[in-house]
Amino acid sequence: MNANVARTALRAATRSAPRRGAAGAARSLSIAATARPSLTKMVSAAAKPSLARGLKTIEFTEGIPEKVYEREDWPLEKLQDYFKNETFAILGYGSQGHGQGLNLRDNGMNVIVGVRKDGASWQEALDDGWQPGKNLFSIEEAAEKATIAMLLLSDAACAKVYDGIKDKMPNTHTLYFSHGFQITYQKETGFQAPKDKDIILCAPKGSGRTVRSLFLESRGINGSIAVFQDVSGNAFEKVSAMGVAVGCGYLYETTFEREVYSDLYGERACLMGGIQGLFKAQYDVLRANGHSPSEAFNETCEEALQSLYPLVGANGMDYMYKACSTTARRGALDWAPEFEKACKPVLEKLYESVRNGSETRRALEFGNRKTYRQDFDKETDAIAAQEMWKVGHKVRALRPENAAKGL
Ligand SMILES: NC(=O)C1=CN([C@@H]2O[C@H](COP(=O)(O)OP(=O)(O)OC[C@H]3O[C@@H](n4cnc5c(N)ncnc54)[C@H](OP(=O)(O)O)[C@@H]3O)[C@@H](O)[C@H]2O)C=CC1
Ligand SMILES: CC[C@](O)(C(C)=O)C(=O)O
Ligand SMILES: [Mg+2]
Ligand SMILES: [Mg+2]
Repeated sequence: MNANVARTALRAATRSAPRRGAAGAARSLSIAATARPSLTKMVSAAAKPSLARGLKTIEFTEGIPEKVYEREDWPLEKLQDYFKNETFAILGYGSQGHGQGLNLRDNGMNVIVGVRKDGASWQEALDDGWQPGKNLFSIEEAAEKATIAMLLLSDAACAKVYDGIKDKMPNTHTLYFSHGFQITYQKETGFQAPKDKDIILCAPKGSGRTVRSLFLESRGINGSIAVFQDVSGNAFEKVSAMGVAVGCGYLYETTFEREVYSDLYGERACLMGGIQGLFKAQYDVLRANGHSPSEAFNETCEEALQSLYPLVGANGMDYMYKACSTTARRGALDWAPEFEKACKPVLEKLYESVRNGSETRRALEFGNRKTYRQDFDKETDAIAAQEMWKVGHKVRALRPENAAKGL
């Protein structure tokens, strides 16, 4: 391919990327399968007849088969029929309660919300249109009505709250989680798993806000699904249907343990903790070497988030590299292994801290403080008060689309 053809192809791919929804994602899966057979070789389809179209075993890396479920297997009518006798009770209305609850409601499911009446979430549920006495209740009242109880409380509060309601759930046949936390770390959380219910997990791989926004764009977030206890014999079918009902596009099979280990690890590293640490270190070195605040911010955060990372998201790291200059590519290729070497020991230490329960004990200790919300606010306010993010606030306001709105 000559350089002009490559550039045209690159531009066409960039233009089409934002329009990809679930159907687009499905297309790209099959395109990838055609182009790179060794990466996404389909080795078999379908264990259960009812999931024959939906379940795929895919080798994302040759020799390691993984199970993936597709939204296409659960068209809305089928989903509504499958769950017609169920009452989904969302217990806790944080980011996930909001995203999953509203998506279930818009998908025509019989869904109610249970939150404590004196808490912040009650008001948020009211703001989202849940109506007291109709589909908004106290946690105890909602639990009593639930056939499928969705434990979307904070991980720190969940075991204690469940302990208080577990004997008053006459209709509940299924406990649903969005995290493997309670079950995997039962010793630390004290969660008492009932023996008579299906225990399933669907963990959207992203913020509840995105669970909602992608659903509204007719797209779908990736979700991890797992079954810890299958009393009914239908737990896998049920959790794959639920994953679709709450707004996921593709569902990747895992276990409770693998979900929680990878989740706690990822959010502390590349997803949240790691980027704040790397951005701040880079910004501070630029400032210490005499660069202006706006230059340091533009070169660290704004360019990453507005220009380069979206290219990685759309088409991969190699694509982003190819979209940058020869000079940038040379340096990035040379320095990437240095960063890998420097970060790896920190990441190994972090994984061990997740595996041995230290991160869990820390989350429980902190999350159970009466003042956890105010304490969090103090720390996140301190990040907002860092020079880098104060500068960011002003730089963002100057983005043409914001400046025009007077933000
Ligand atoms: N945030 C996310 O996007 C993701 C979260 N998850 C998982 O989903 C689950 C829910 O997380 P998330 O939506 O973030 O919610 P949060 O962790 O922010 O928890 C908030 C909810 O817990 C309630 N709560 C806290 N303490 C108590 C208590 N003592 N008694 C009663 N209710 C209490 C709050 O009610 P109140 O307002 O009354 O205090 C609020 O409704 C977790 O397992 C999490 O790990 C999974 C994927 C992504
Ligand atoms: C990355 C953080 C997360 O795991 C998530 C949004 O997926 C969470 O716990 O909020
Ligand atoms: Mg998490
Ligand atoms: Mg997560």
